[in-house]
Amino acid sequence: MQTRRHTKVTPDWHRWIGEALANGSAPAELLATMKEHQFDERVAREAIADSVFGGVAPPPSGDAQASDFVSRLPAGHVIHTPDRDIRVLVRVARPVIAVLDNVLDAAECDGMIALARSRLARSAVVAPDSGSNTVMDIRTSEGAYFHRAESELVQRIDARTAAIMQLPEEHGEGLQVMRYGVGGEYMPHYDYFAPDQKGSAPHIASGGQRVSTLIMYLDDAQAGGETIFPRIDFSYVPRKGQGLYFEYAAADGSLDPLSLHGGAPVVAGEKWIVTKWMRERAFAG
Ligand SMILES: O=C(O)CCC(=O)C(=O)O
Ligand SMILES: [Fe+2]
Repeated sequence: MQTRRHTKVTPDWHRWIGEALANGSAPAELLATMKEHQFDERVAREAIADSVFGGVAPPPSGDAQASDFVSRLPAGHVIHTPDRDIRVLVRVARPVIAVLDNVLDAAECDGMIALARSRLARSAVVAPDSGSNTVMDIRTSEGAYFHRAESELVQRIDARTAAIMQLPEEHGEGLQVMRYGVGGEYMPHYDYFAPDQKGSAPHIASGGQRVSTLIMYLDDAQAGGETIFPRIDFSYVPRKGQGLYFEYAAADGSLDPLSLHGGAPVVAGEKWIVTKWMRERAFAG
């Protein structure tokens, strides 16, 4: 039997979400409870994400604000980097998004997966249980961090991503590889540090705010695993070697709430990505 799903989250439910998170419940548990209570899944996810990351002001209306978010990417069909020309496949004006073809070649994708596999295996032995952290609980994936320029392949990707993102390499955080198995997901979130949250201050103190992200897909996902932007109903289907670029900080420091995004659950196969985040200033990566 088809039941109608709730598409509005009442103040009581908002309060319940806030209290459950404060009491240490994982976002995934909250989502399961809300689905049992016939909430539309997308509505429930958004309410939980807003609570985890701090509510956002409604997206500003009017052209004056929209025009503040101007892409750093050069105009045209091709972005030139020192070792490769990259084609732009899709552009979105707001939030600023670009889909880029052939950011990495197949050997580079396979190389990053191989490097990450050995690191994931090692870190599982050294730190079998890093404990629960509300923010991390929304990301059911495994990650491997690579310091800037720590190997020839990492250096090459650091240099190429900096050229694409139009910022010096020193503004980049180290590359982060993530692997999602079936059911793995990353609930909608902002990549910028929420200015009104105490936990953001130490991050912002070194290197400043995050300004842009380039996600590179190391494999085709068999089913599911799209990168989604729920506020604009945009979804990108992972394709090996392609990049998804987006920006969220205007020159005056205002942040774009339309950049809310996440990784949809993987339905079949594995999803592998490597992400580069750029900061306002040089960052000790
Ligand atoms: O897995 C995805 O598609 C999204 C990843 C993401 O949001 C991130 O790395 O910040
Ligand atoms: Fe993200």
